[in-house]
Amino acid sequence: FTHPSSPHHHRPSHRLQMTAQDIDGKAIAATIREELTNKLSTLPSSITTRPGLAVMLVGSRKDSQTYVRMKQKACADCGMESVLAEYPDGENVKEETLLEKIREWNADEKVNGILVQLPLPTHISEEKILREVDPEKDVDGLHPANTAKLFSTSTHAGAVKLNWKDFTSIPFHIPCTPQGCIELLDRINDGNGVDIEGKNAVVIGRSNLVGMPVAMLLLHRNATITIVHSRTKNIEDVIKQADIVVAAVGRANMVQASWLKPGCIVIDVGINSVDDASTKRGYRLVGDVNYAEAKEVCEWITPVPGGVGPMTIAMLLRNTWNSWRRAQGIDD
Ligand SMILES: Nc1nc(=O)c2c([nH]1)NC[C@@H]1CN(c3ccc(C(=O)N[C@@H](CCC(=O)O)C(=O)O)cc3)C=[N+]21
Repeated sequence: FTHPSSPHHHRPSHRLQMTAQDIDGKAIAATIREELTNKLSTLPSSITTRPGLAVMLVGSRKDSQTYVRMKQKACADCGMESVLAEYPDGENVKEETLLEKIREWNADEKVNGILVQLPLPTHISEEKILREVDPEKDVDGLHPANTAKLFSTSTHAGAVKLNWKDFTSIPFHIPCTPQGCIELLDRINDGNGVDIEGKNAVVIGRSNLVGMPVAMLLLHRNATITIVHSRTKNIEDVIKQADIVVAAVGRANMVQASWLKPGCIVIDVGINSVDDASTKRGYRLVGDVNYAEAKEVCEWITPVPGGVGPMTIAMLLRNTWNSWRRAQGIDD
């Protein structure tokens, strides 16, 4: 043991371990998917329907195609149905065509979840499309009826657990990636999780998809939240105060190890591709946090890939399951 005043003692005394532990999102997501698979394979024989996810893919972005394929495979793997409506000629598709498809799915009882893969081509109003989705089937949690509940103070009261049943008597869907971030915090440390209450949580980024909703979820768990963004002054000093850092900006390796408080927890939502000729695909994925360096400072960190990404898909399955069982009147 070095004496606390020794120049070599630059870590808090409670930390004996030099390197952060990875938060294994891939493994945690696999566990959740297995739980759902088990539930679906042990239903009474009187129940003959299965949860169904409808996915809308507009345009021909390679990354969107990959994500949609992963989502459909995930459905099939756990015993859910999925349908895909694909509009490869994204530049020429009419908004009304998409709205009509969504109305069809809203009325289709085999469809329990509707996911519109984002981004949409610029001539299509994302807001208009998302508004058309039946909030009960909005498994992405992006309909204003769902976001309003997430941003409501009345949600605080019962918001101890993430399951919609615990939030309010009115069920709603929570966006998948933010929900996945909280689920990771709940399951680290051999499933014991970390206590979020009273912690300083700094969210980097303010998007509708991640930054703002994840800040709300942390607030509902009684964290003290700060959202930092491109216009924040002294961003490094603010992040330095954080016990929990959620990085969701989409800038490769932006967050430096020197900005982090020793012993903090880092949830890296960023999925940025960086050219790398030495890989098979010609690129590799990196997060918003300089992982290799951060790992020497923080206590827990999500890798990219294998961190938040797989959780997004697991939470999509969970939302679809919840939507279906609610339609069936099944408790859990
Ligand atoms: N309406 C909508 N809902 C979404 O949920 C949505 C969306 N639009 N648009 C795009 C983003 C992105 N997204 C990801 C999902 C899984 C991984 C994932 O599983 N990634 C793997 C690696 C995948 C690979 O190797 O390419 C990982 O991080 O380990 C990543 C990204 C969902 N999104």
